[in-house]
Amino acid sequence: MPKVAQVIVDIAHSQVDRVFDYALGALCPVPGSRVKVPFGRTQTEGYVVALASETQVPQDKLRPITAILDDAPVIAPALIDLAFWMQRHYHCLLAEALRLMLPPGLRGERIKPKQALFAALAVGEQAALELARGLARRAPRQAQALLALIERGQVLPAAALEKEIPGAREALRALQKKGAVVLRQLEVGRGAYQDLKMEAAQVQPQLSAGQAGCADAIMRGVEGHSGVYLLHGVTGSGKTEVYFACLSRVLQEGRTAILLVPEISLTPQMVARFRARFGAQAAVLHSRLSLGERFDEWWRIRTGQARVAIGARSAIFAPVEQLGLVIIDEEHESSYRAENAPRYDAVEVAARRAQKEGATLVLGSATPSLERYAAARDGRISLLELPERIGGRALPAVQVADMREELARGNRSLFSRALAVRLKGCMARGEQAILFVNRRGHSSFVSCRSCGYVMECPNCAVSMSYHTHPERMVCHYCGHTASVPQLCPECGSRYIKYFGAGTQQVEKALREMLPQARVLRMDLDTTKTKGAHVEILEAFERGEADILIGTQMVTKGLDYPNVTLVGVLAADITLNIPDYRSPERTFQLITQVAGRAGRADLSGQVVIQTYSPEHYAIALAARQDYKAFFEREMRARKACQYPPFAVFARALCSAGQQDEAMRAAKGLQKFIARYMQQHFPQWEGCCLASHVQMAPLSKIKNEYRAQLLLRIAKNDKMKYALEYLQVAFEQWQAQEKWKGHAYFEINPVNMA
Ligand SMILES: Nc1ncnc2c1ncn2[C@@H]1O[C@H](COP(=O)(O)OP(=O)(O)OP(=O)(O)O)[C@@H](O)[C@H]1O
Ligand SMILES: [Zn+2]
Ligand SMILES: [Zn+2]
Repeated sequence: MPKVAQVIVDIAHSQVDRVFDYALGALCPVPGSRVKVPFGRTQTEGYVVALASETQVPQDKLRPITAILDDAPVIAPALIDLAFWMQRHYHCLLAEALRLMLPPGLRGERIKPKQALFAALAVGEQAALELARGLARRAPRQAQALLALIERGQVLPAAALEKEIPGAREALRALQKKGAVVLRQLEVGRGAYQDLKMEAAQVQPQLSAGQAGCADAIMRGVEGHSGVYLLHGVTGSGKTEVYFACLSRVLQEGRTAILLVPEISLTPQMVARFRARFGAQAAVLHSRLSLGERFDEWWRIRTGQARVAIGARSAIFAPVEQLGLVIIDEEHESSYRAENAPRYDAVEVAARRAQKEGATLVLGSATPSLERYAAARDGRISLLELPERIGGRALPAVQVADMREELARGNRSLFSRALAVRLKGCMARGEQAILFVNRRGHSSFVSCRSCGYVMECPNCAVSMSYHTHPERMVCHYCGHTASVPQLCPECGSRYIKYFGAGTQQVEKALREMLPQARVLRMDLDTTKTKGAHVEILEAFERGEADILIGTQMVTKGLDYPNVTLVGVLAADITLNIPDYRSPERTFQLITQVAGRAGRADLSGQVVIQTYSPEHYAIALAARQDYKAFFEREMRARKACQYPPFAVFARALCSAGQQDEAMRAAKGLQKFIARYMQQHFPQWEGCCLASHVQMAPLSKIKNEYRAQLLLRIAKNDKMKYALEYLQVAFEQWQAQEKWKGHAYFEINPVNMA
């Protein structure tokens, strides 16, 4: 008999981030449920992670649980296991990891769920089946109710059963008396999706031979409860249909699935297709839904009413059971990595979850990350390929416009002649165009064409961004504003200009060139309100505009048959970001946005405007030649010993004074060297480089940022080296009692 509950208290602090034992007394919480417990002099909430019959805590010190907060577990056992893994793997707090797995809004009772009666089996399926057989004649409703519970293997709302089987409530009470069923008052949703149409019988295209081959391979993995696949398919090759085919087959087998997309608000088409296809079985996890709606979706998954979930990064924690398949679309996107604590990588978490729960993982992309493609080529994961577009359609024809030449020929406008001509042609034919405005971050900065002066924020080491409404310079890191200079403060020149023209300037220039064109703009400014993304994209889809201008937001997954022209403005801007992944990101961006053109019957054209047409990332993106880019970039990475041939680890130390930050980073460097020498003799063979320098973004909000950058060789000792490094960093923090901020990151998401 369990006497003790092992509890994690919901306090995110390293000193209490462990399991505490509490006496059960008369209470009997289920693992995964929340409890109220005495803690120090107060009461706090916690999660029961396990029950035990013994404890090391002496009897007189063992305090009892105060109350049980949930009848049913809110966190599934598999997810508790995952939280422990995250604590070890990401050195995050257990409480932080568990918070990702809780129903939205449940912490601290911010929302009050409605209550309803739910039923679940209290006996094993076999026993239930026998009982149902025995009852079939005498009490057909009880038998039917039992069968429904067996079939769906989950908790079901009594009201839903009542609809299917009139009189189900009494039948359930009778079954409860027999000990076959438990009935509980549980929390329910407010019916945001109750009117969800059952459109599961929607038309599904016949898969092409290539698609069918990929789907079959994936399903063999699913049947074998294992496998990691990289699905590399060019833009418009029909990867989404492969996903959907696999998802429905997984559902048919009675298992569940998760589909991750980079940013759910940017993929309304995908969500609509998904809803139409999976009807009430589908749950959409979306941060822009209201708290109540989010809770409802979560709850539908938790109770097994919905068995396939779509969502961004955090949907990997969807509380599904009997997981069969996880699909990650556009796996190369950096949004799968959390930039705040707990800093997890959803692809890694998915791999771990899939492995532990016997599920298959599929990573899809037209431009896979180098590391993933290398893994596939080395046979560490399975490679599936869709080298052609659906229906044998051609990839769009690409022209590169050299903007230096344009300027030399006296063209000072934002549009090359090639792009201008094609835009006009596109309009004349009544087709649509997308203009992608590549920008560094989200800024368009002001610089002097005579002396090269760039207007920077006085508090941060970044250029300030030009805004038109109202006309001001704004720092996107600290919010500092200034007026727009008319003369260069350095040299007095009048030729001070906005460089890397923003979407607003492109729109203005476009309206001047093509006054009759109907233009939509999608950027940070136009998408502030809830639902704005969807409205803009849907209006464009309905043909209410001819040209869609947008930032990185328009590069993802859009599939509009009438789009025949894509223009890329300032293709090289992202090349100049000080990060070893800049060529890779530039290649991905251009290839993805080019892939939006000519996806249906009309053929597509792309114009790429650049100041560095000779750069391989641009030249190869123009050819949409992933493999050539992969080879070229791998050679470059190998020559420099960059990932995937090594791993970066970075400690960032920030302080009010530059020398203070540098001193801290240097102190840490010495500490690590000494620590590793003492504890990890193989360190010398592992550490390829150790530099201290100011970070590329050397100042944010008047805090100077110095970094220690370590490069670790990829060998069999790497895992230990990284573990020791992490410990060394934690020890340094504990001993140094340094007042500034420091954080340590393996494989930094961005190197700025
Ligand atoms: N088997 C098929 N038969 C007919 N049409 C199909 C088939 N498969 C996909 N399509 C259509 O082809 C278009 C491209 O497919 P889809 O959006 O799945 O491609 P994708 O590979 O996911 O593209 P991207 O990576 O560029 O976003 C869609 O309009 C889709 O409806
Ligand atoms: Zn100047
Ligand atoms: Zn600033």
